[in-house]
Amino acid sequence: MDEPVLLTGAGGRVGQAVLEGLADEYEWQLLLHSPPDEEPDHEYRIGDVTDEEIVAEAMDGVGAVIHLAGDPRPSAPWPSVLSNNIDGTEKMYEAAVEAGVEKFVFASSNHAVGAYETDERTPEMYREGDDYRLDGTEFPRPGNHYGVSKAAGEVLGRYYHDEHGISVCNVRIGNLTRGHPPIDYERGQAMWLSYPDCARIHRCALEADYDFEIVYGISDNDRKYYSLERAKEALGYDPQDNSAEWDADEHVADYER
Ligand SMILES: NC(=O)C1=CN([C@@H]2O[C@H](COP(=O)(O)OP(=O)(O)OC[C@H]3O[C@@H](n4cnc5c(N)ncnc54)[C@H](O)[C@@H]3O)[C@@H](O)[C@H]2O)C=CC1
Ligand SMILES: O=C1O[C@H](COP(=O)(O)O)[C@@H](O)[C@H](O)[C@H]1O
Repeated sequence: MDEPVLLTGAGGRVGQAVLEGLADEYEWQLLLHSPPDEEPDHEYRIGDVTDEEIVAEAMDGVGAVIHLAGDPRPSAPWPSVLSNNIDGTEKMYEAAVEAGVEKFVFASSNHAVGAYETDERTPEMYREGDDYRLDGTEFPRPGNHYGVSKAAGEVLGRYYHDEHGISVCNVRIGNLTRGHPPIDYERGQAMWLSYPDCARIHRCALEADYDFEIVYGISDNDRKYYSLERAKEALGYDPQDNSAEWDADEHVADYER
């Protein structure tokens, strides 16, 4: 893969997890929304992903894109996701194919398929031993406008892959938390993505050869309702963390100390 890698949303949580794990492995070109408090260790630009000029400049000479920028709130209102998530992603793809970028990794979400979590299936599907699995071949089924915007981002990738040949990997990210899984939140524990595993799956998405993929980005949790098979098979993802290996009581004690 040619470098540098353009990372949008680099100042956010997922961006920090990616950079903490992979800072030294790639040449990075960061796109930040606003000026950073501290000078980054990498080349960067400030701008909005809906700004065609900024995006075209940022894309110049880039080999791959990890596109994280957007409104991450499950409660985000339609005008925000329409602009930041859908229009921003379209602008990013348009500039990427114009610049001849090889590979585009898109931060999709569990919320693209949130409505599979029906009253009949929950909370059992969040528990160890329940064998219900989504595997990425299912039709999107969002439960909010944010999820709609993530499903739209995946479909934009399908279009730009089919029409322009760019390799596309949609990572349906679960629940990223630093250091430990969410506490007292079964759903969050089932879809936990640790910071190191977040870096791992993005490394795999940069290194693997693929056409168009939809994979789930979670750790290897004992509780899970997302299959990791496609991420393992298509990307070679080998997650190392598991929410079951954290003792919440022990953690709370540590946290409060
Ligand atoms: N954190 C999580 O557990 C999950 C995150 N995701 C997705 O991962 C991506 C990153 O999420 P987080 O890091 O958690 O959010 P975050 O809010 O910490 O980071 C997002 C970054 O994108 C920037 N941004 C927002 N709109 C922008 C725009 N129009 N132009 C340029 N930059 C813009 C923000 O300033 C921020 O730095 C999002 O697309 C989110 O939907 C998906 C599933 C789970
Ligand atoms: O897509 C996202 O999902 C995570 C997990 O969803 P939640 O409903 O369990 O909070 C969320 O924390 C994150 O902000 C969002 O971008």
